[in-house]
Amino acid sequence: MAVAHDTPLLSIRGLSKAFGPVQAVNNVNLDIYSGEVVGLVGDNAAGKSTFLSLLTGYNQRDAGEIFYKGEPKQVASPRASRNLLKIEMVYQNLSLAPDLTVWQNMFLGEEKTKGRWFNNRSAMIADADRVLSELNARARASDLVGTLSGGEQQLVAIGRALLFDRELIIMDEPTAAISVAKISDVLKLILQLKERGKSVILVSHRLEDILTVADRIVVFSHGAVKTILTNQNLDITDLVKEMFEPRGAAK
Ligand SMILES: Nc1ncnc2c1ncn2[C@@H]1O[C@H](COP(=O)(O)OP(=O)(O)OP(=O)(O)O)[C@@H](O)[C@H]1O
Repeated sequence: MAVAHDTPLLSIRGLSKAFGPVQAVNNVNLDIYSGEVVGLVGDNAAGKSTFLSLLTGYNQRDAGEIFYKGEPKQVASPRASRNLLKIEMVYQNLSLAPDLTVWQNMFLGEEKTKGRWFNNRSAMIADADRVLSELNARARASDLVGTLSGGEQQLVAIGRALLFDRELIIMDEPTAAISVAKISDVLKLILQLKERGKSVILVSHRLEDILTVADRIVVFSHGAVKTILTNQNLDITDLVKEMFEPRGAAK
């Protein structure tokens, strides 16, 4: 269970976004606390990806506010999301460059420099190796990402979050790109992040994964938060009901 805190890590108030006539996100209010895993579920086109794109700065909101530890923040770009909201997004396709090494991927766009002109290669390699060993990864900093398994690539993507002290890791279908045997490793990793006090938003069509790790489950429908469930004594049938039955019909 998430521990109650006075100030949420993120407070989202009245967040809305339309694409032409489609109200993709409609007046969403949500608090996310440090050290909690929030599952995000909903039917296709419920607005989950658009909602996340407003948090990660890939789309701009039409209305609403996002507070980081109580302070309102303008999230005008993905860089602002990383720096001001401390969010790291781990995409389904992992968005890694296969021809670059692990350390180059981890520091891509955020290289450590030595003086004004030079990248501090040895410091980046050392930092990458430190984070990899914290995550019990087999991969080393100088391995080419394209040679790693899906599960190890996932660790590289998550390593970035630890390297730059991100507070909220958003994982979009993290178990889609890996073998069934590795799914429990990813779920363990999510719980490991939680133990370190990180928050995780997990989007997955695998409801059993959500039920295994989430503290709370946010059900989206037609761009809005339909309900927020505490993950206690819930099973897949309860969740499916909440996702697909009209408002008021699910018990
Ligand atoms: N760039 C865009 N331009 C126009 N419409 C969009 C755009 N992005 C999303 N939409 C629309 O917004 C609505 C919400 O889509 P969104 O992808 O956020 O839902 P989702 O819950 O993530 O769905 P899924 O689980 O299928 O990925 C849909 O009707 C979608 O067609």
